[in-house]
Amino acid sequence: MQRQIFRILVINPGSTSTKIGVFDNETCIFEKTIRHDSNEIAKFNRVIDQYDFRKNVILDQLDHEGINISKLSAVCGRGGLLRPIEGGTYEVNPGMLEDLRQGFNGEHASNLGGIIANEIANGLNISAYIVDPVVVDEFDSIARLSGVPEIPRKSIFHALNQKAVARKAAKDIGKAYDQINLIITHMGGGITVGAHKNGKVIDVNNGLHGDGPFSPERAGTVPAGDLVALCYSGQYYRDEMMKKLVGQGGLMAYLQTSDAVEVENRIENGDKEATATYEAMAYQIAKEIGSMSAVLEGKVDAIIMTGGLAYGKAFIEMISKRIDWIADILVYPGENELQALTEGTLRVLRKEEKPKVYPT
Ligand SMILES: Nc1ncnc2c1ncn2[C@@H]1O[C@H](COP(=O)(O)OP(=O)(O)O)[C@@H](O)[C@H]1O
Ligand SMILES: CCCC(=O)OP(=O)(O)O
Repeated sequence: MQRQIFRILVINPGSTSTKIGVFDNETCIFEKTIRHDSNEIAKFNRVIDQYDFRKNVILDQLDHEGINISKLSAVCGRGGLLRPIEGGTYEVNPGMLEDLRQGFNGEHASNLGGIIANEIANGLNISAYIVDPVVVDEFDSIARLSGVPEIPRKSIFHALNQKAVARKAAKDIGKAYDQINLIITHMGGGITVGAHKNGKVIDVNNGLHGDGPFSPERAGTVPAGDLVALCYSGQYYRDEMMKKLVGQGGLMAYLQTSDAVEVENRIENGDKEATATYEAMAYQIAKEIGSMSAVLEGKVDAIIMTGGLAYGKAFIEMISKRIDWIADILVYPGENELQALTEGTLRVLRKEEKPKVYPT
């Protein structure tokens, strides 16, 4: 008997890009990364204001490629800042849409994934899903304490790619994911460093507006007292302060670009400020990896580097020289997110798994 072919549109809005793919079962028939100019993104006050812009970018691209969306079996988007939930595939429901629109746990482009997927799916009378959203929470209880009881630490990270890369690395190492310990460093517009202990992410920096290294467009950890003082200085509105942390922080603040390729070009041309800033970002990432090795009590099977920045060989070297004594380093540049969204959707369409119901 011939296997049924499901055609799936997958949508991955990131802070600096929108990635889309069309898959016939596991086979990718079309894939595109649309990089956005940081000035264009900065024009929007809230993520939800980018809805029409990002949706049109996707539909125009599909139209340009001559892809007929009427043949789709399902649409799947990257899941955003919802309530903390376990990993898996969730069918988009009204409560989820409301939380994505509000930004229940904050503002990030991934909030648009489920909303746009739902809009396209509705028009075709098919289902919309999200897989392993950025709020997947597997923290050990010890990791939740911040030092201020009203401010618990949160699990907000590149869950989709960290889980997908973890499974790939486990396969490459020749062991089961739930029998090894990994430190996974995803380096995109945001940067998250997760401690994966026997298949669970027991600690990770909150890569949105929490803590950790600075990134192409985020501040990461900043000295807390000085931050409070700046908030109350009367110089900035709340939204302006948030933009300093997310969107206009990190490389954007120091070098006025979130494009690491441009920074690397400037470094090659002898720009000393670009070199010093890039070195500092690598230094902070290495520090975070070191701290996650303490979380895992030194029992680390491998350190994984992934995301867009992992394409930069010199950058990987800047980090590696500080941490290569901890464990072997495996580099998986880019991400497996489109494939991971597809696989999560296929498990449901093939009835191998029931879709999870988002709690509201
Ligand atoms: N070949 C490359 N070499 C170095 N950096 C790269 C390369 N390709 C992309 N990047 C950088 O990776 C970052 C974006 O990573 P990505 O994982 O695509 O981000 P996001 O999904 O958060 O938008 C940007 O700073 C981009 O300039
Ligand atoms: C909110 C954590 C995920 C994240 O930072 O994604 P991007 O790097 O795609 O912005």
